[in-house]
Amino acid sequence: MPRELDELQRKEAPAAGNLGSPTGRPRITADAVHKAYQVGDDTLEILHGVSLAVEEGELVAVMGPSGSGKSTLLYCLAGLEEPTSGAVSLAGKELGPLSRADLARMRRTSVGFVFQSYNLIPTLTARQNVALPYTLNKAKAPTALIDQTLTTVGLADRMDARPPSMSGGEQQRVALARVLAQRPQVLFADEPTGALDSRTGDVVLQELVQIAHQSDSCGLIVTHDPSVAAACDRVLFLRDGRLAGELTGATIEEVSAVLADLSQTED
Ligand SMILES: Nc1ncnc2c1ncn2[C@@H]1O[C@H](COP(=O)(O)OP(=O)(O)OP(=O)(O)O)[C@@H](O)[C@H]1O
Repeated sequence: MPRELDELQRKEAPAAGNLGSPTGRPRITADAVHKAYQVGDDTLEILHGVSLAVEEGELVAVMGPSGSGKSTLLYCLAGLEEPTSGAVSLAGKELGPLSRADLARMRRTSVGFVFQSYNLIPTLTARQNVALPYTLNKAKAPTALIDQTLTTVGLADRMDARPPSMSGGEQQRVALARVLAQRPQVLFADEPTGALDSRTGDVVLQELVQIAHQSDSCGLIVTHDPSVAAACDRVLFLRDGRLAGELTGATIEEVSAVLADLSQTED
């Protein structure tokens, strides 16, 4: 029998530290989200009724063994995949009833995504790629903020380079800069520091923490890295498409211990 992870892993948040100040106002909510994929004649049930809330000013990590459904959950929460059943709300708006156009507008204006695949436009420079969300919204791009963000992620001398001439890590940093410069209200990231050296990874992580901690913002990160998760306010653990535990204000060691436990108790 698996141990009662929930009970074991909940602990009081420390009184101080790098925590944001969640306001009690949820910005991301999932209510009994199920997701199944049809593969030939088979129905693959990936998410089995996940419910969660991420509050304003909070950065939450989602961890779990490979194949436990972390990315699928993130795509459902971000409105990129439609849950088979259940409801998702972002910034107080339920996604299900939104038209495609309204959903696209919401994603463009309020939601930032940092993906494993970078989705950069190869013919545009780094600077133009970072300005793209503004261009698409027919808004004036804040050039000083864009240059400052590219500098923050270590690309001060690569602003006019185009993706095909950049390394994988550099491309990932452009994609990150694009999200950071957008100052999104709701931030989603899938392995945001995976291809970065540890120094740049730390800088990027601090930027993500800072954005999520702004009032009116929040963030959710999928990661395999206990040090990334420990920098978040809260860690949710997924196993076989179900929430299997939660830590608040955790250390790297505490996160690693729960992960090891989850891997051992996998079916
Ligand atoms: N479009 C799809 N069609 C069919 N199966 C899918 C699809 N997308 C994901 N899956 C399956 O859903 C399961 C969960 O995948 P998901 O990528 O969400 O897991 P994960 O926890 O993020 O894994 P990892 O840590 O390895 O990235 C996997 O078995 C995967 O093969």
